[in-house]
Amino acid sequence: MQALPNIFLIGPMGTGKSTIGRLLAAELRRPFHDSDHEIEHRCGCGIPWIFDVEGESGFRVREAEVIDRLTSLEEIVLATGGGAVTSSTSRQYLRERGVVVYLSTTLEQQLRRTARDRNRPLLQGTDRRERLRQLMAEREPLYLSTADLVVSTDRRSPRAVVREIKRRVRRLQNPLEQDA
Ligand SMILES: Nc1ncnc2c1ncn2[C@@H]1O[C@H](COP(=O)(O)OP(=O)(O)O)[C@@H](O)[C@H]1O
Ligand SMILES: O=C(O)C1=C[C@@H](OP(=O)(O)O)[C@@H](O)[C@H](O)C1
Ligand SMILES: [Mg+2]
Repeated sequence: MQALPNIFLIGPMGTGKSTIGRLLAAELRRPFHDSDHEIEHRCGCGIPWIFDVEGESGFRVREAEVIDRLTSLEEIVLATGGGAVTSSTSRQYLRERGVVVYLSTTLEQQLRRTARDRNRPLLQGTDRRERLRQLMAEREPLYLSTADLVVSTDRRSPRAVVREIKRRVRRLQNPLEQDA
């Protein structure tokens, strides 16, 4: 069977990119990277600190650098942050260097899954529903134009989502392969 290419997960906050990416990498026995964790690791500080001190634009510069570095690796699974696709250079690297999977879900699920979070500055001190809706309106065309596959994570366990990603990436690699 052909080796699977890099798999890059994109999509809005709370769709499960970090959770599903880690699980998918473990199942495929591949290195897992999360661009948010890498940004924090390099900086030695948290994402809220970066937004406070450098603003969102400072965070985006760091994010684009990290996406360039991580997408240059091979045979990895990468979970990106929800806003990574706002950089045209990052979109290009994602498309050129692996299979891009857009994880989607409903606004209600996003609200539930980010309810107790304090680590996503764009959702602090604001009407989260309105904010998530607005971000989705701005970014959905970018998710769709960057993705090779769209996979829903709504009302499905991370394990079920991982199964679907594996199956559909394999099918994309070899359209004639039958499902097991
Ligand atoms: N398929 C799923 N079903 C239910 N909860 C999920 C699912 N995927 C992720 N979660 C939960 O949602 C929250 C956000 O997930 P996370 O992986 O951080 O999303 P993202 O990286 O896309 O922002 C976490 O608490 C996680 O446990
Ligand atoms: O949508 C965004 O702009 C962001 C999403 C976050 O990642 P997750 O999508 O993993 O929550 C993180 O990168 C940062 O808070 C900004
Ligand atoms: Mg994440």
